[in-house]
Amino acid sequence: MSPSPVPAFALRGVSKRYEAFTLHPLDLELAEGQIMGLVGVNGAGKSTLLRLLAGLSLADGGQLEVLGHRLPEQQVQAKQHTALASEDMRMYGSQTLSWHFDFVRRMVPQWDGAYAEHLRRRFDLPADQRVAGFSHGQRVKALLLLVLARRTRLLLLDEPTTGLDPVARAEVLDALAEVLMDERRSVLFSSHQTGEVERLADRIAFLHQGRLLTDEAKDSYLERWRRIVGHGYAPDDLGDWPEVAQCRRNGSLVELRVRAFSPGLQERLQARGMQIHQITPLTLEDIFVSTVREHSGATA
Ligand SMILES: Nc1ncnc2c1ncn2[C@@H]1O[C@H](COP(=O)(O)OP(=O)(O)OP(=O)(O)O)[C@@H](O)[C@H]1O
Repeated sequence: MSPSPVPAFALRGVSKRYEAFTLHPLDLELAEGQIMGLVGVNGAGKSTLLRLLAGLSLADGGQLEVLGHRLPEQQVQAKQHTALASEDMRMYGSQTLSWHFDFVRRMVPQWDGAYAEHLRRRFDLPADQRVAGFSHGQRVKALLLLVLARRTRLLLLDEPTTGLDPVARAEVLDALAEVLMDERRSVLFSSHQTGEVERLADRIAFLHQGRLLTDEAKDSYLERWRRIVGHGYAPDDLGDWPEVAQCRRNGSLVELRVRAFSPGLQERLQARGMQIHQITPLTLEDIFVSTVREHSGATA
């Protein structure tokens, strides 16, 4: 029997408490080679989770393993194969990008200089200009480059395209898509760009107010959500049906957003007098907004 594969990371009951925020005990696992998109509104706890996985902060409870290494006990081994890119990271402003290449190369044995140079040209970054003079977008791309060229097995990316113009964003996403074709590379990335998550991720993790609401394969997650539009009589208790996330009525018109569509649900609605005109899929953006509204108690 072959040994069971080691997950990129595995969290069991991991929690973190700050003065005004709690990351509630959560279980989360990512198989090697998979890409997980982490979504949630501002302050949901995404960066907190990424920092725990990067070994930059300590969990208050639970067990955390990265590439089979327990944190914090085996963090040296875990950090060898893990890289975090986040806006908080700093470069040495008085030094150039070439200097940074050299600096990281001396510390990181698996640094891929040829790939770093390839990305530098692709991202159109100057090699010999002091990085203090970089624009925001140049800085974001440079930080990402310095992380990607380390060729680590686990990549943790905290909003990797924030503040980039559409052209720069496309370049970065193409570079990421290229990296992600490597089947042993695992990635957890947070983003407010739900379109990016929809395009790149294999799995979706949804954090809200420090709680994990969803951890599911992207395809099945998108598949089970639907918008149903119809008219006529619709049951008064629709809001209580577990499949229904949102229900809006406008005269005789009824619009539902359902989180667990099935032909059986359609039949039940029709049996209760609703004439259905349209059943369409929802984008991740639609699902995100519906879920946040539902959990924030909003009605619209
Ligand atoms: N070191 C810290 N000390 C105290 N509170 C903190 C610390 N780090 C994070 N927090 C709090 O934890 C909460 C979650 O922050 P976090 O940065 O994880 O959210 P996020 O989902 O990444 O948000 P955003 O999308 O805005 O980046 C916030 O209320 C933040 O103020």
